[in-house]
Amino acid sequence: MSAAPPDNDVLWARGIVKSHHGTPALRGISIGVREGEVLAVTGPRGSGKSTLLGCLSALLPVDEGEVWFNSAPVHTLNRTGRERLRRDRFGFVGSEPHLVPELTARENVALPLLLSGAGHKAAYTAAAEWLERLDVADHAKRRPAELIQSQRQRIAVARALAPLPSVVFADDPTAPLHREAKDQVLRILASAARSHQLTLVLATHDPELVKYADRTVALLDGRLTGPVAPVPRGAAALTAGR
Ligand SMILES: Nc1ncnc2c1ncn2[C@@H]1O[C@H](COP(=O)(O)OP(=O)(O)OP(=O)(O)O)[C@@H](O)[C@H]1O
Repeated sequence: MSAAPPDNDVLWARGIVKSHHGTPALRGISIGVREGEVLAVTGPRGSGKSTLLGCLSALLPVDEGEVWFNSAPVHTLNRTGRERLRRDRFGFVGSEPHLVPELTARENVALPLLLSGAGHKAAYTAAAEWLERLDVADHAKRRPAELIQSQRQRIAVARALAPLPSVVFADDPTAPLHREAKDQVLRILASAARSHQLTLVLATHDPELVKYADRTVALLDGRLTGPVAPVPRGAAALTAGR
């Protein structure tokens, strides 16, 4: 019989173990993510960051251990339950934008809002506002093929944030961006999360980007290298919206 997760943890995992086709990726991870925080998961390539985000976000079922979201078990959900949770409560940004090629930028951002039942006008108004925040409003009527990679990634960030999910999972979201755009996109992600009380779980192997987080945790070979640590205040204060 397991203990209940703490009330102020929006996500809580205990003893999670996960292998990919027999290759161990997580070897017993226990972690809590607090409501409204920006948590950075760091570690070298292959250390298990993507797998951890996959398990926390209900994309991957765990082999062992428990995952809880808002005090409800995720590890016992079937595939349909996990898909519903992901659709209704989580947002995702990966290292590749994966936009719908036939749709314009604005239509791509409006799409998840329309799918979740928003009216046409409200969805398109929100999409336009998020494109503006991400500095790509001028490209609202363009299709992905007409845009460069960094513009597509900004649109993908707008699409993830527009439905105001409880938790945004960002797995190496700045990989396609150059330094200046990296900083801008992460600043927007972190400040949007804070101003809308969204929780952001950010995987990165770039130590420079940890300054946008409230706390950080490091992985090595599928294990945590230490407890979750607060990011020094001076660094966190660099981010907008605090
Ligand atoms: N689909 C898969 N099939 C087989 N092995 C996998 C798969 N996905 C991940 N792995 C292995 O699991 C381990 C953890 O990988 P994971 O992608 O979670 O690490 P990561 O820290 O996110 O790496 P990166 O920074 O390169 O994205 C690695 O050994 C990797 O090779």
